[in-house]
Amino acid sequence: MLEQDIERILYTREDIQRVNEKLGKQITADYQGKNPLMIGILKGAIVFMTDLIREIDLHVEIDFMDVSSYGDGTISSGEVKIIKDLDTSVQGRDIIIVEDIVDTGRTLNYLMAILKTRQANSIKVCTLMDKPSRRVVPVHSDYVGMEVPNEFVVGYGLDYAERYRNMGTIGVLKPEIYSGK
Ligand SMILES: O=P(O)(O)OC[C@H]1O[C@H](OP(=O)(O)OP(=O)(O)O)[C@H](O)[C@@H]1O
Ligand code: HPA
Repeated sequence: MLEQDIERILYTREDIQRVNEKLGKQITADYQGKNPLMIGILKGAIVFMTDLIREIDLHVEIDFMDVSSYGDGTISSGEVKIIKDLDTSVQGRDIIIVEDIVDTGRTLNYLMAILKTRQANSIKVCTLMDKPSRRVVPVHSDYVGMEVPNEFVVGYGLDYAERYRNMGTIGVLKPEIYSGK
């Protein structure tokens, strides 16, 4: 039913699973002997994060942050605010920010600025998707699942008007459904 609104599927469930396995192996290798704190950025990253952590063969802890753009929800003003902060102290911790997508870079830039003030031992970023063609603020991601074209994608946690987060694939909406963002 959900996929009836999709014009083109970019990533199948199998594609996504392969990417998660690859990222999980990289993180497992890079954090040997460590106990990273994985910080999922609500809400989009939740589906990716729950699959990713099961591909990591280490003791990891998880926590969540929610940040939101000011404005009317369709046209971003470029300002970001904290909606939900962490429950865990990051002091001395190896933290990995988990994002579903890095688009303009504004969200990640803001998060990095905040987290850098909190004395973590290390801060890295893992994003399922990167859309570098849309970048407004330069940001660096240490682990990138896939680079996506300049199109608005939905599914696997990513929404359009809060819909499609529960679609198992990632795709581009039909133009009659997607009216522009
Ligand atoms: O690089 P940027 O242009 O800042 O965009 C990336 C952010 O936008 C999306 O979140 P959104 O604010 O839509 O919230 P959601 O995850 O709750 O859907 C996505 O999950 C990233 O956090
Ligand atoms: O392509 C996208 N899809 C859904 N949410 C998003 N937030 C930033 N870019 C996107």
